[in-house]
Amino acid sequence: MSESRIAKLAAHLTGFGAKAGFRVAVLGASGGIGQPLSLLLKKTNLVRELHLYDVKGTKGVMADLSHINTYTTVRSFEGNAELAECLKGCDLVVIPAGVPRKPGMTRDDLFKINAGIVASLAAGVADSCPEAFVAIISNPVNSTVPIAAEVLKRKGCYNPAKLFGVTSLDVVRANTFVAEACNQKPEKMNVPVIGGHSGNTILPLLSQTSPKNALPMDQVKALTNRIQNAGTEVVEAKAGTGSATLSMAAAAHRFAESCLRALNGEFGVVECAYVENSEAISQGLAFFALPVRLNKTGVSGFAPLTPLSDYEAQLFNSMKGALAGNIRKGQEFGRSFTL
Ligand SMILES: NC(=O)C1=CN([C@@H]2O[C@H](COP(=O)(O)OP(=O)(O)OC[C@H]3O[C@@H](n4cnc5c(N)ncnc54)[C@H](O)[C@@H]3O)[C@@H](O)[C@H]2O)C=CC1
Ligand SMILES: O=C([O-])CC(=O)C(=O)O
Repeated sequence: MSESRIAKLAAHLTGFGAKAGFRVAVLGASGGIGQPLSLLLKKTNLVRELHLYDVKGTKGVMADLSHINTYTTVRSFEGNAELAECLKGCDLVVIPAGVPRKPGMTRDDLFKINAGIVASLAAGVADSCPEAFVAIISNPVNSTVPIAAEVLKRKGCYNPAKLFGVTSLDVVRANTFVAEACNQKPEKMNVPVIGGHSGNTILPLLSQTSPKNALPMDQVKALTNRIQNAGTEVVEAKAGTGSATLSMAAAAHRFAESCLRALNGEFGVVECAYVENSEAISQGLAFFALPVRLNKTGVSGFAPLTPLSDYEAQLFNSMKGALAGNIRKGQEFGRSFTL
């Protein structure tokens, strides 16, 4: 039995605390997010094998990372011909492949290019590691996740419990901004962020922070607006050279590590993520971000939320049409994409 199989068996038998080693692939590993995310994964105990895939540039990233003295081994893969080998046996696939925004663009403007990229990578996942957890960073997340779902369905291996849109950056930002406003420690703050990942579809629940806050309504509104537009804040500050990369890498690393901790048998892992779920379907939305409980099989349930405040309910009602449209657009593309 291989070393990683033995470690996984140990985790299965002992539950929390067992240290397994997993195989993780980053697709888009040479990019602005891909490189720092790969660095963080190289320094993560639960990652035994790190596979770097991109259309170009992963040999250099691999050579560089492989000199870091950690237990994680790194391999590089370039171009479609090497995708299957990269994905074989992966437990977790993280996808930051695709183009980022420039000032003046919306995330939806990226659909034209990124939809096809995500669809073809999802097809690769279906062919080579259909059981893997798949975490999609590529924008527009509101549509790229439904695209991947449709492709996986057509390939006969869609498991809604294992497909995630990564919305952790919204939580990371909300934690930072709210902690600053409340004079609390940012590492201790937890703000659930639900909905989608663009503009007003991002719905931070400032009425449900932990620790609780006593922010006045005008500050709640200002913070909500800042969280919803924080991506644009970075796009404008970077002035045409891209969007958030370093904070995104940190947020994606947090999400990836939570997935691996869950896969390793740890109990009580909860992260906000954009997933398919029946609660959202009852609201006319097939996909929705909310706090999900993770275990070895993926999403095992949803962490309870208290009812929304009047302000949050009003924001929810005003964005659900736009989110539903983003979802439909992704589903239609995924259904008609040439596999
Ligand atoms: N979910 C979120 O919260 C966030 C999402 N993003 C999104 O992440 C994506 C990537 O952003 P950056 O890393 O800044 O862009 P980047 O342009 O620096 O890197 C993207 C990488 O993807 C690669 N790529 C393109 N087509 C590919 C394919 N078919 N297969 C594999 N790799 C491919 C490129 O060669 C490049 O190395 C963008 O769509 C961006 O909007 C960015 C920040 C936050
Ligand atoms: O704003 C963008 O284009 C990138 C992104 O999704 C974010 O930073 O939240």
